[in-house]
Amino acid sequence: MTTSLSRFGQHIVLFGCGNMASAMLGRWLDAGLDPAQVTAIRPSGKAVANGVKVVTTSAEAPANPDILMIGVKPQMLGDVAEDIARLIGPDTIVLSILAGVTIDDLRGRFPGAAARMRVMPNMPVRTGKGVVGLAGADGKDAARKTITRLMKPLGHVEWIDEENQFDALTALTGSGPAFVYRFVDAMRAGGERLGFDEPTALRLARATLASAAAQLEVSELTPTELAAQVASRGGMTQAGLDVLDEDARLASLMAETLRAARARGRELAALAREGQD
Ligand SMILES: NC(=O)C1=CN([C@@H]2O[C@H](COP(=O)(O)OP(=O)(O)OC[C@H]3O[C@@H](n4cnc5c(N)ncnc54)[C@H](O)[C@@H]3O)[C@@H](O)[C@H]2O)C=CC1
Ligand SMILES: O=C(O)[C@@H]1CCC=N1
Repeated sequence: MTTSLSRFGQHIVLFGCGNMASAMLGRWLDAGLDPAQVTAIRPSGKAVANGVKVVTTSAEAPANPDILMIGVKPQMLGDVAEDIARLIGPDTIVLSILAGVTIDDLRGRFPGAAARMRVMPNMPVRTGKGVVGLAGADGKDAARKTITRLMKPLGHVEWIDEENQFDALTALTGSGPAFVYRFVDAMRAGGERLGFDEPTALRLARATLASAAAQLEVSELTPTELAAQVASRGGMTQAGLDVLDEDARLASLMAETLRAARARGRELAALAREGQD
């Protein structure tokens, strides 16, 4: 499948265009999407990208767009759902990037749409090397194909058949970059304790993450196997791994971290529903 969007030919309305939606838009435009095909609804009225029309209210946005992507906070959905519903027509595919919010909820609010899907991008999509989880499509192959094509330039795309795994995917891939950044920060702090000044420790920790990520991307080995290659028998790495692995503490910490993030997804879904009559 091509990753160029120069002939995408679908009109997209972005209902809410904050950090996440504008990262997606930035990458779509880099991939050739015609900015004239996009309208962003932003209460601030601030420009988002050259050639992209920005309006401050939904009343100024074109009705019945091919695609309408909701990019507000889950807690806001109840406040904006009626405005969104007014814009939707029978040809509109509704995409929700809202953490937690279920397809059932979307179906209840937007029954008139052609299809409804959950989309879970992560911030690195801006580079074209992000991760995008998808669920839904209401059984419509054409809609599934169109949205897969739109998401491809963002990075790794994965359809999740069981929607009940979507909050788990969100914890792993949507929130995941933040957990990795914390790990790099911890490496930076550890480096400082070993005597490096802060900028040097940060520079080395960042470069190490980037080098490991580059190898993970191309290698067929598992992370366990890659770690074993680094750890020379009886060497320095093994001494460090022994600390991380003791009582599986890193693994337990990560499992707890992901569980907490996933649990918040259910709470967000409930908060989003509360706004509904
Ligand atoms: N930040 C991330 O890494 C990810 C965020 N998400 C989801 O993306 C959504 C947005 O998150 P962020 O971009 O991080 O937050 P954000 O706060 O940057 O974006 C929310 C946007 O909604 C806009 N908004 C509020 N009321 C509005 C209205 N009445 N009409 C139109 N726009 C309105 C705000 O002005 C703001 O630009 C959330 O639902 C979140 O779950 C999903 C994946 C990753
Ligand atoms: O923190 C959040 O709720 C969103 C979902 C994944 C990343 N950011």
